[in-house]
Amino acid sequence: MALLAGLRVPARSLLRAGARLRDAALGRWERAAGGGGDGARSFGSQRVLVEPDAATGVAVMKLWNPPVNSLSLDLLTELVISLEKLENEKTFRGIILTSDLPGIFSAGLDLTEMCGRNPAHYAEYWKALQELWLRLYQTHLVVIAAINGASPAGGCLLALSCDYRVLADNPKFIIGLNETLLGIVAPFWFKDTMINTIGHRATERALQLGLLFRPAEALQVGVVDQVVPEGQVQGAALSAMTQWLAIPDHARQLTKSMMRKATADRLLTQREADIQNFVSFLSRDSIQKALQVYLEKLRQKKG
Ligand SMILES: CC/C=C\C/C=C/C(=O)SCCNC(=O)CCNC(=O)[C@H](O)C(C)(C)COP(=O)(O)OP(=O)(O)OC[C@H]1O[C@@H](n2cnc3c(N)ncnc32)[C@H](O)[C@@H]1OP(=O)(O)O
Repeated sequence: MALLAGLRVPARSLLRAGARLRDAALGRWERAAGGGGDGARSFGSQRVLVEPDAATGVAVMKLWNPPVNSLSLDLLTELVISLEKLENEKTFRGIILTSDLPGIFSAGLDLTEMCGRNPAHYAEYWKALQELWLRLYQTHLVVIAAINGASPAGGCLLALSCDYRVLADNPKFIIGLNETLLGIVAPFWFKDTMINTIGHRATERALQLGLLFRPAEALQVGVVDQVVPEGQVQGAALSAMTQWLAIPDHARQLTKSMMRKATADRLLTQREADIQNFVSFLSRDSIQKALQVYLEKLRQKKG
């Protein structure tokens, strides 16, 4: 609870009120006189703010979907659109992906999109997630994750899909694919993305146990490439970007494609079957029950 003008107001209500205020101010993103150092203007959507710097060719992309940047259908769609827009601008060579919410990078898939909905909704949701992953994983741009908060499950997938990861050093900023803890199974392309980052054995252990790593462990296992003090994460990501952008684009891009194509193709060749799997898995009573219990636990955490 927070005290506001003598009234006891749940902190969450304040956050939501803040969210509404910010929604109302959205036009400012379009109008802003440029996060861009070279006259480039900030742009974005309701949940994704893009601050492009035409001088460096780097855009900072910030997630803003309160309270926890869960990957709702809307956020997934807006991310794909923002990414596509930057890919189509010849000026841009790199993206720093980060969060505009304190303490949270992304809470992963939005559990409310996966509970108590109909099969058509599950299919639409899963297709949107596939779309985002395929685009992010294969983009010709350099993408560096500046992970400034907790990053479980789908949040970890987002980070793993980038080219380089910098994590802020705070024991609350856990990262990992914890699906088994929810009684669900990380899809094969989540698993493949992690294997490509930390190897088979470390992934098997992390996935079976649903491990959520604290910064030092995440660095040790290779889930992230760098851990820096809080407050330095974006600067460190920009420094790393300089190194990545020093490489000739064509050589780096072809190498990225060579390294990632087989993994992406594996999903591309069975996209529809993967959607059907997800829908039938999620439609099971036992899975719905497990997710509802988990969501309820999250909601009661503060109570
Ligand atoms: C078939 C297989 C398919 C897919 C694979 C699945 C992948 C996934 O990504 S599943 C989602 C997994 N995510 C998690 O397990 C994270 C759950 N959340 C948390 O652990 C914490 O919320 C946090 C560490 C991310 C943040 O903690 P904190 O700051 O203390 O916030 P709260 O826990 O109090 O949460 C605030 C508010 O947000 C709701 N919420 C949290 N996570 C989600 C989510 N993933 N989807 C939807 N909603 C979420 C939480 O219930 C609270 O809601 P209320 O304000 O209504 O109480």
